[in-house]
Amino acid sequence: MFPSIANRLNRRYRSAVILTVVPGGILFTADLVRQLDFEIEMDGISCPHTPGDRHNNSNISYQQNITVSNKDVIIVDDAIESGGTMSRLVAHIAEYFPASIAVATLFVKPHRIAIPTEQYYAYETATDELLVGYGLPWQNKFRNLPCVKRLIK
Ligand SMILES: O=P(O)(O)OC[C@H]1O[C@H](OP(=O)(O)OP(=O)(O)O)[C@H](O)[C@@H]1O
Ligand code: HPA
Repeated sequence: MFPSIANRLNRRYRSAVILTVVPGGILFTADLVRQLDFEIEMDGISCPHTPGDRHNNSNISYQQNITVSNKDVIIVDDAIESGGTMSRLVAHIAEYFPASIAVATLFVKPHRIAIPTEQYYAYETATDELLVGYGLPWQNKFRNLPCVKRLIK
């Protein structure tokens, strides 16, 4: 389904911790990890976000079921819009002394800030318009739509 991302990750890694940004990144993670041929461990992190909010200051909740110290970490989420959430998550995980941090997302949007880390994404959208489905919510609904649709209010 996402051969470009999976192939690049398969070439790059021998093992990694897949750190899913929950709940939005769960569906993408589920499909992505089944295309990875290296050894993975899995954990979760969350930083609840309101669509359209460019300054997500919500609490970061990191499950920490496994250690990331000296391991390669890939943070997996559905979308990067402003980049604010992912920047904070990368900075947070860096405090746990991983060997490296990369970010893999299904979508990136055009007005995102630069995130100083390896990045893998499947699609760059033409605009910042809101999407729903495949993990992406509108008012916490529609995450379970099996495909991604543009939100028309
Ligand atoms: O780049 P940003 O502007 O910070 O936005 C990105 C965040 O928004 C999405 O969260 P979502 O709206 O799916 O909510 P969730 O965190 O509850 O999954 C996505 O999963 C990121 O976590
Ligand atoms: O397109 C989106 N939809 C829902 N939530 C989001 N958070 C960032 N981008 C989006």
